[in-house]
Amino acid sequence: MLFTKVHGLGNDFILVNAGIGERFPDDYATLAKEMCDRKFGIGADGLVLLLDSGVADVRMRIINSDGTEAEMCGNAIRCVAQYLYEHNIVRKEQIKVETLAGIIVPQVILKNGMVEAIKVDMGEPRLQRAEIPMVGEAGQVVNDTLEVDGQKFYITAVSMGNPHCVIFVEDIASIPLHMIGPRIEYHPAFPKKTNVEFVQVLNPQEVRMVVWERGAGPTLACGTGACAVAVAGVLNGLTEKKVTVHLPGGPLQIEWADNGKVYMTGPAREVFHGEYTVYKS
Ligand SMILES: N[C@H](CCC[C@H](N)C(=O)O)C(=O)O
Repeated sequence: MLFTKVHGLGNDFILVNAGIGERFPDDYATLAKEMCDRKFGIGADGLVLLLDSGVADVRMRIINSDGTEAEMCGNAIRCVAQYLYEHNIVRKEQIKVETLAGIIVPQVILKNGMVEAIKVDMGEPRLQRAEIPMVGEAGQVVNDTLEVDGQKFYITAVSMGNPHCVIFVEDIASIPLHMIGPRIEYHPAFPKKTNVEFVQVLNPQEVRMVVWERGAGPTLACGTGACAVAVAGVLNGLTEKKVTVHLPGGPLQIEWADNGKVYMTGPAREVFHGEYTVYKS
C-alpha cells in the first residue's frame, strides 16, 4: 500500500490516497494502530484516508494512533489540501473536504506556484450538547469546574467537530501533562472522551499551549485544539479574536471572525513516500 508521510507543525500523519482504489483491509482501527506504531510500523499520530465523496472534492477520514476515528483534524486537513493541489489531484485553490464534522474548506496560499501555507475555514465552533454535556442549553460554551483526582480545574469545553477541554493556567511548564492529560481525556464528563489543552496567555494576541490529544496522547501540535483555545480565550475575555497560538511544534494563526467562523492558517509538510506491507493479520 502506497502512502505519503506528512505533518503539520510536527503533528504527523500517514496519508493513504484510497480514492485511487487502493485495496486494503477496511478494519481501519487495526490498520491505524499497526501503521502508526513508532516501533513496529511507520510511526505517526494518525492515519488519514482520502476517499471519494459524493458531496465534496474528497472525503477525509482521520483515525487516531489508538484506532479511534475523529470527526476532524486541523493539521491533517492542511496537509491534505497541499497534497491534493501539488499532486494535481484537485488542482483548485479552495478545496472542499467532507469530514464527520461537515464540509471543511481549506484554501492553499501559493508562492511561485507552490503551496506556502494553507488557510482553513474550520466552520463555527459546534457546541452541540450531545458532544459536550457541559455546553449550555442554548449551545453557548459553558465554563465549569472539573474535579480530577481531588484537584479542581476551571475548564472551557469547546467543540470544533471534535471535543476540546481548554484550561487556562499561569505557567504551562508546571503542568504534569502525561499524568493529568489521560485523566481528563477519559473523564466521565466527556462521553466521547476529549482532547485536552492547557494554555498560558502571553498577551491578548498571543498564547502558548500544550495538548494531550484524544486517541493520540501528547502531540507537537493540534489544529482543532488551537481553534478551540482561540474561541475559549475570547469567551473568557483573555484574548482578541485574532491570536497567534504557539504550540510545541510551532505557531498557528487563528481568527474567530465576525461571521462566526474560525479560520486557521499554517504550514504543511510532505516528508516522504513509501510502500507499506499490510500484515496478513
Ligand atoms: N486526536 C483528535 C483528532 C486529531 C486532531 C488534531 N491532530 C488536529 O490537528 O486537529 C481527536 O480525536 O479529536
